[in-house]
Amino acid sequence: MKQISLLGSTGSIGTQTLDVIRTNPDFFRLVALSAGSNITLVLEQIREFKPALVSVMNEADAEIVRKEVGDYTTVLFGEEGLMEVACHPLSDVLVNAVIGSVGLKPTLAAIKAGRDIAIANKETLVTAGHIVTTEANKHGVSLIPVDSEHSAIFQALNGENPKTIDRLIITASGGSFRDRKRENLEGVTVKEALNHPNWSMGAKITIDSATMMNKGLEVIEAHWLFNVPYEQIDVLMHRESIIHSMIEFVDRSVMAQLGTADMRIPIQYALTYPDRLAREAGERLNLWEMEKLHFGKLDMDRYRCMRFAYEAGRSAGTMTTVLNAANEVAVAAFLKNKITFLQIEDLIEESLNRHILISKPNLEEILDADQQTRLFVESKL
Ligand SMILES: NC(=O)C1=CN([C@@H]2O[C@H](COP(=O)(O)OP(=O)(O)OC[C@H]3O[C@@H](n4cnc5c(N)ncnc54)[C@H](OP(=O)(O)O)[C@@H]3O)[C@@H](O)[C@H]2O)C=CC1
Ligand SMILES: CC(=O)[C@@H](O)[C@H](O)COP(=O)(O)O
Ligand SMILES: [Mn+2]
Repeated sequence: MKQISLLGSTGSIGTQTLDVIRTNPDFFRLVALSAGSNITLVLEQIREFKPALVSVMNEADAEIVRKEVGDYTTVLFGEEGLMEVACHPLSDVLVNAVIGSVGLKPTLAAIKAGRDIAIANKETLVTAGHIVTTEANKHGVSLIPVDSEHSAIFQALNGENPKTIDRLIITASGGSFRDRKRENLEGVTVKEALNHPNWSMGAKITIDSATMMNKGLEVIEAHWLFNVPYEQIDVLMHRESIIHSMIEFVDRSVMAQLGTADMRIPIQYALTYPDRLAREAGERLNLWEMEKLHFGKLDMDRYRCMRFAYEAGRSAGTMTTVLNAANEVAVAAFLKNKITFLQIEDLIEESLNRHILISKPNLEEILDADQQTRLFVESKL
């Protein structure tokens, strides 16, 4: 029986993680969870899974939840609550499915407490990948990818010598505006941007897919998870999101992982690795139904966020912290109709251009770069 702590239980990955746990009660047990402000859903989750510890975003909501749940469940809130859930003494593994760099400190706390981490929260790796991976190595903790592309690479790497990787090939759907030219992106709406062609996901990552910042964040995520230089990480346009990613090895053999667009597959694999569990109810991938798979070359002028991400990744240090923080604030502003879709890119570019790089930042310097960038972007709204 694997005991699980879950950050972000009310989100897209969080609810699918609970589905995996629900479907396999003999293998998994939820011991702690955190949510943001969706109190109706978190109360349902507490009634169903009876976790020993719950955390919500603010104190008033914690009070509401406390009144509704039995003595068995302790209810905390805020940053302290996230840290306690991340390190719960009964848990074997943390599923980090929170959105944004708010996931960084709980991740580091879980690593220091010796918990393995199934990581969906890519912003944490983009914000401070060097600190997270160094700490994980130091404490002998595994970072197991949940993101579909990284799970694909992880699966393709199983049993291989990582030194024989020649190139990672990360696939990209192109997002909701992939069939529009740049000049036709002026005035696109939030509703249109949220219409991802293949995946049903949370709002922030769906906008990131539309700008292709998601792919940029994933290139940086892959760099840290697999220790591969940026020169050896390519992005391949692939409309159908059926091939989740590939590795080209030095002998020119290419290993790919395929599957339907169902995140419960990589979530479950992250929890069962190195074993696999049957998913009897899971939809099969019937390639004959697709007839064709499409592939294309990445155009960095069309998708400026891809260029920003590669450049920030190569600059390293605090530059990727700034990339992520600027993107988080700009996307939140777009979702609230405060800026246009194309202004997301402009705000990120401006933030990167004005930033004075710290090459080997400590945690304090990372948190400061993150905060200063947020303040700067907010001042431009
Ligand atoms: N969705 C997907 O298919 C995929 C997602 N990912 C990555 O997984 C992560 C989660 O994405 P996704 O599930 O789509 O996101 P969602 O927006 O659907 O869910 C985010 C979760 O985090 C909680 N949350 C938000 N802000 C805070 C905060 N400040 N403090 C505490 N909790 C907070 C939300 O709570 P509440 O809703 O209660 O307010 C919710 O539980 C992201 O890093 C994303 O890039 C990676 C691959 C695929
Ligand atoms: C499901 C998942 O992992 C997402 O990150 C997804 O890959 C988004 O797809 P695109 O960014 O390729 O549109
Ligand atoms: Mn992905």
